[in-house]
Amino acid sequence: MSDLYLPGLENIVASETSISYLDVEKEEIVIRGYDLMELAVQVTFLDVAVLLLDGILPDGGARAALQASIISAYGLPQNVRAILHLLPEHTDAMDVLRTGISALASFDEELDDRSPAANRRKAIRLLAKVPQIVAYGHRALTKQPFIEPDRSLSYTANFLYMLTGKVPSPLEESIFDQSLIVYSEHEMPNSTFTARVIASTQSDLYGALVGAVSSLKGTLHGGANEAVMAMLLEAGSEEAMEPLILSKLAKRERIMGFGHRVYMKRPDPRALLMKDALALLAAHLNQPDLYHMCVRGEEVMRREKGLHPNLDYYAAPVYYLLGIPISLFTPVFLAARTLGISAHVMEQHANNRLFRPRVRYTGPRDLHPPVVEDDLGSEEEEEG
Ligand SMILES: CC(=O)SCCNC(=O)CCNC(=O)[C@H](O)C(C)(C)COP(=O)(O)OP(=O)(O)OC[C@H]1O[C@@H](n2cnc3c(N)ncnc32)[C@H](O)[C@@H]1OP(=O)(O)O
Ligand SMILES: O=C([O-])CC(=O)C(=O)O
Repeated sequence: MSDLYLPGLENIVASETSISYLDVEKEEIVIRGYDLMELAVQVTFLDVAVLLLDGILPDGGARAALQASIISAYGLPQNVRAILHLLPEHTDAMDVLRTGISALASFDEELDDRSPAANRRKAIRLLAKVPQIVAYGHRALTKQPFIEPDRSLSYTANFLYMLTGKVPSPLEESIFDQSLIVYSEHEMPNSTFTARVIASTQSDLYGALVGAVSSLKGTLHGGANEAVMAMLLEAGSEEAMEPLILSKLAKRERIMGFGHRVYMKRPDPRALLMKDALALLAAHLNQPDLYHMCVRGEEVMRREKGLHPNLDYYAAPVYYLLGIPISLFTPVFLAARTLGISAHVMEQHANNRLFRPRVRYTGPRDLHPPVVEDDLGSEEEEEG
């Protein structure tokens, strides 16, 4: 047995994959051979879906076929809707999503078919339905009427429409689409690792995704985008950013949206893309404040800690300006990441080796339970 132990499995290679790779030296996020940043500005989320699931970028026909399959899978079973309505009002939106995906699993007739073709069909159904669980769950909890999907809109425009109740402008649609692309896949973060570990027992795609939802909820991972927005709202102005960050640092608190296990003290390329998107959106809406606040925060963190923003730092204000409720920022991240996670589960099922690591034991040895007197035995002896 190897004696190598690194807390948090930092820098340990846990899997082989042909899906994606963070080339930190070259500042490139490789997605099946392409640079994620180039994909984000040149193709759509549905193109990236075909790329991740099938390994190739689609032509017009393949893109239209995927769009048609997704649209035909829109709709949530009545019983799943009923379950979401039963949840108490205070339920966290990520817990709503966890429950919704878990309930949906029972309605998928191919749940336990792990063949590549069945897994692909399930991934497409999930791409169609997860955004609806996000939107429907929120409206069920807040007692608002549900917005049914509009099949005349693109996948991305419809998702945003169900979240906000407003058909987005072309710029809003394009920025939201870019955000879904940059959130769609990122090599081996905690949530994807969780999903692969679950899939490695030959468990199903839905179960793996449910595990990933729980992982992504935490503020050290996907939950950071909501925490960033809370910090920006707490500051409320550009001038207040510096004292707020300094006071949090003085209390040794983490500043949400900064730092990254793999990028460490280097920039996250996705954050740069979302920063540009924020500048565009802020100018389009004539609401420049959040952009200036974020830039100030970025300067303070670079000066104080040498840390750069990660994707969540700039995605949060972008989602806020798009009108997405704050409690749905992390569920939207998961909806996009459903794509990458599905690709990873398919890859794990296709070439499986059960994950079962060992430990470095630090507890005591050679203890023995105290010997207890056998009362029954002694009574019997007395009677005899
Ligand atoms: C899309 C995503 O999921 S990206 C991640 C989103 N999460 C966040 O933004 C939460 C805030 N960030 C963090 O907590 C961390 O940077 C993590 C969890 C993302 C990565 O953490 P790790 O790789 O474990 O880094 P680690 O905890 O070892 O930090 C290294 C140093 O940077 C500091 N540091 C790292 N991130 C931060 C931060 N956000 N605020 C303040 N200090 C930080 C640590 O205190 C530590 O400093 P020290 O060496 O003086 O003790
Ligand atoms: O890679 C990570 O550890 C976290 C992250 O940025 C992501 O999941 O997008």
